Amino acid sequence: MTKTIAILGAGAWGTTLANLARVNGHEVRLWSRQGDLSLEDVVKNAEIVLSAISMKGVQDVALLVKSCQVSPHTIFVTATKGLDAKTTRTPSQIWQTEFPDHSVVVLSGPNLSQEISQGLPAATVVASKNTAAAQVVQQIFSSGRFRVYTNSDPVGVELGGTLKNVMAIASGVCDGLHLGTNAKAALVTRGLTEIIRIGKVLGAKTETFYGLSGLGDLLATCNSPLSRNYQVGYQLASGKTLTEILASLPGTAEGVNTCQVLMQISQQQNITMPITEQVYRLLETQVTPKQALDELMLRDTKPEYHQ
Ligand SMILES: NC(=O)C1=CN([C@@H]2O[C@H](COP(=O)(O)OP(=O)(O)OC[C@H]3O[C@@H](n4cnc5c(N)ncnc54)[C@H](OP(=O)(O)O)[C@@H]3O)[C@@H](O)[C@H]2O)C=CC1
Ligand SMILES: O=C(CO)COP(=O)(O)O
Repeated sequence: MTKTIAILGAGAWGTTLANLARVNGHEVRLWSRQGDLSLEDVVKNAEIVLSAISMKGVQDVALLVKSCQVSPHTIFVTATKGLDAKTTRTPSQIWQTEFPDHSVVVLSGPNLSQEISQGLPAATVVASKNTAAAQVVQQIFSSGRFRVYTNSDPVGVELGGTLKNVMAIASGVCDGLHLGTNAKAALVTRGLTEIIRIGKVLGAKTETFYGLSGLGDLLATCNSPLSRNYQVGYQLASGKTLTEILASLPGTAEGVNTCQVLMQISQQQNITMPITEQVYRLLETQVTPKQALDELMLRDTKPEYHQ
């Protein structure tokens, strides 16, 4: 059945998702700050409101939407991968707080938008506490080129997509320093352990991180030069400053902000996050890429545990 869908954020991801829904015959209205359509007109009577806004704009946009007329049955979908710098909340937590009586669905997976725009096959996950709402969103986006799975752990799905961005920065550094395949495998595997450790504290289920939105997105983002987060790390390893890199980066690298928020959480809650800590210190120019590597390699010896 044809749905009316408002997509907020006309960047790389919002545009790609809009095209996927249009190809399936849905009526899509795309909103951005630069566009001609008003937010009021875009969200009016929309059955789905999907946000692909960068993390830094989510809270403000959610408040703007709240001031518009939204149908009581509207399902909110969030595709942002980040954490709020002020409150440390996830995007779905922000949308749910502002719209407590609506269903909120998280859409996240190994989804490099450039590949999807080219028509290459991909899979993703839609997660919600409300299974029926997740199934509606699954039908909207599913096609022979885009396979959509449902999941009932929205926070886990959301955190998989968010936390891997910090590991993608670390992986870019690893490749930029030409440390080899063994080093990369060790980094990504220990990265997953670190993601699970913090994810569990933040309320996610461990098994979710072994799925598409966790391990799947970690593999995609840590291995692709198309990833902006990976690019940040790769270019830091080549000696560029973060300011230079961000100035020429196409779009948003959420891992930079996420890393700062994670350091805040790890200090408050006393969680060991060695890779995140070294990425943070690198971004803050407290260590060089080579020093960050040495810090990780020379940590105390210990048994291999996975959580
Ligand atoms: N690109 C990808 O492959 C994927 C991206 N994502 C996630 O989707 C999100 C968006 O990424 P992407 O589309 O690539 O990023 P882009 O930088 O291409 O687009 C970001 C969008 O957010 C909007 N925006 C930013 N700040 C604000 C604000 N304060 N108020 C209103 N709108 C704002 C921008 O609007 P304006 O144009 O007006 O600045 C733009 O429409 C990120 O969280 C990213 O992690 C998830 C999966 C895949
Ligand atoms: O989330 C993504 C792929 O799943 C996009 O990664 P980047 O934001 O690093 O480009």
